[in-house]
Amino acid sequence: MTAVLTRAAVTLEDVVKTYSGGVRALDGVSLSVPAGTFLAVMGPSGSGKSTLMHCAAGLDTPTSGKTFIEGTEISRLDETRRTVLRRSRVGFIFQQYNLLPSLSVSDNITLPLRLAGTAPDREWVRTLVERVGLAGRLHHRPSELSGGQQQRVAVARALVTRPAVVFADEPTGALDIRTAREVLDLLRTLVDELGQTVVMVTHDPAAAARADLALVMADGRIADTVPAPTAARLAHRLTELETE
Ligand SMILES: Nc1ncnc2c1ncn2[C@@H]1O[C@H](COP(=O)(O)OP(=O)(O)OP(=O)(O)O)[C@@H](O)[C@H]1O
Repeated sequence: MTAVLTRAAVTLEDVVKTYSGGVRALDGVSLSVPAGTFLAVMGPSGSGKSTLMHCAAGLDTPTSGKTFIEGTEISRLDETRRTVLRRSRVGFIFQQYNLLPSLSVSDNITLPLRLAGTAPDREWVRTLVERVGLAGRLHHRPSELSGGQQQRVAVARALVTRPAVVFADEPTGALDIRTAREVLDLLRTLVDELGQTVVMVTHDPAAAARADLALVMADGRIADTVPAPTAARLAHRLTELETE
């Protein structure tokens, strides 16, 4: 048996996704994201970023190819098992926070545990609440918080099940520059200090430059893999792809 030296949190093997109408949104994508990596996914509009994220996270199934979360082949699970695995092993952060307005901050954060049928680890919840700086806001409703605070609630919610990977879809897209930087600082800290794996789709080269590695998608394929990306290099590459 071959020893696995680096544990992959997310793996894609030759993933193709074709939508009805014949659009080949993913055209044979292979990818391995080692645990503890902060990966950014960039690319022009329509290049396949969201499709990649949805297939990798088990929100959608590939037309062909395989996807794995921590070695479990999620693409071959039926809908029910996929949902169970997703609820326990995958966290999500969205551009518009997607908090439930009628629930308190505290109940929003622990909601994934209730959905997964898992008892809260109070110590872990307390650690997360402190990390995201919301200890004084636990009984507030989302509407009583700023956008940046709401996104920090969403970050805590995404981590509450101790997922193998957090998928963040334009997590700073609705925030001003300073607040966006705070949320990116938070994601960076979670990767550096807790070893969390994060996959972030973003249009913003400055946001992607906070990642360890950036993928640049074009026409459903990985056009570039950029380690230690800089905003200038990514912006230049995107401009090239958008004008090709
Ligand atoms: N449900 C769908 N049905 C048909 N075509 C789709 C569907 N979802 C996406 N597509 C097509 O697949 C391709 C890739 O779309 P995708 O949303 O993954 O791109 P993206 O890079 O995330 O774009 P954006 O940056 O604009 O969000 C596009 O041509 C898109 O029109």
